[in-house]
Amino acid sequence: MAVGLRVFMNPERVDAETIEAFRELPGSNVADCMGRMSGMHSEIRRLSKNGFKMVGSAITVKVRPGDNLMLHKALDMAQEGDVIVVSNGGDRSHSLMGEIMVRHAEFRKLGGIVLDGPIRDIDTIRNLEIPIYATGTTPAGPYKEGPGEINVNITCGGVSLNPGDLVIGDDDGVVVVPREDLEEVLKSSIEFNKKDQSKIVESMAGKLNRSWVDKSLAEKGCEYIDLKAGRKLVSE
Ligand SMILES: O=C([O-])CC(=O)C(=O)O
Repeated sequence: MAVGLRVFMNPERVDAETIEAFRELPGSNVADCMGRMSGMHSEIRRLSKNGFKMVGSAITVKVRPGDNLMLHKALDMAQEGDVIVVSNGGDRSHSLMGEIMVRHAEFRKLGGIVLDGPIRDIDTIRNLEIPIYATGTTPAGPYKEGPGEINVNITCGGVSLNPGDLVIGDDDGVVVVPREDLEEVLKSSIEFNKKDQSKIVESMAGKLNRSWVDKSLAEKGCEYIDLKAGRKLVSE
């Protein structure tokens, strides 16, 4: 096989019911229910219009740094609702897509695109509803020589993912749920979200229980020093 220049076809996809259930949940709650470890880092930011939730099955793309040949192929292969996620070997010097490709993705009703690299044509893309996540912008365009692979394990934004995993994006950023954990994470995220909502209400009313902060500091042996009383050690 041509390792490094391969396209794996027909990956598993997350069912529509699960996708719709996750659409109701903030990505932050979902990430909290996975040990707070499955959120992409903050360099991966939404550069299209805010306020449009992205939830879909991952089509993964590994490109040669700064080259988008395989991303072009993935745009043609992905189905309605799929989210294309691209690893780019850390390159920040060449945009991986611009308005022409984004318009093509929009026309094909893809769920969104997540790039571990920059884009260009931000003047238009910033006003589009299709969720586009990237690390920034540069006018420098991509090469189109390959190699690259579609639907292999990749890392994007510091998170490892496989084709058919669930990708969630909101204004905060992107979270990945491995497909084998979907049921468990959905259940715990719904519970977590309910608790979070009541904490927000309590917080707004000044009724949030803060006792855990002092308890935690006491357990760690934190010292309190009074600056006015000649730097005396005091109890809080
Ligand atoms: O050159 C490319 O492949 C990307 C590009 O500028 C566009 O999509 O507008």
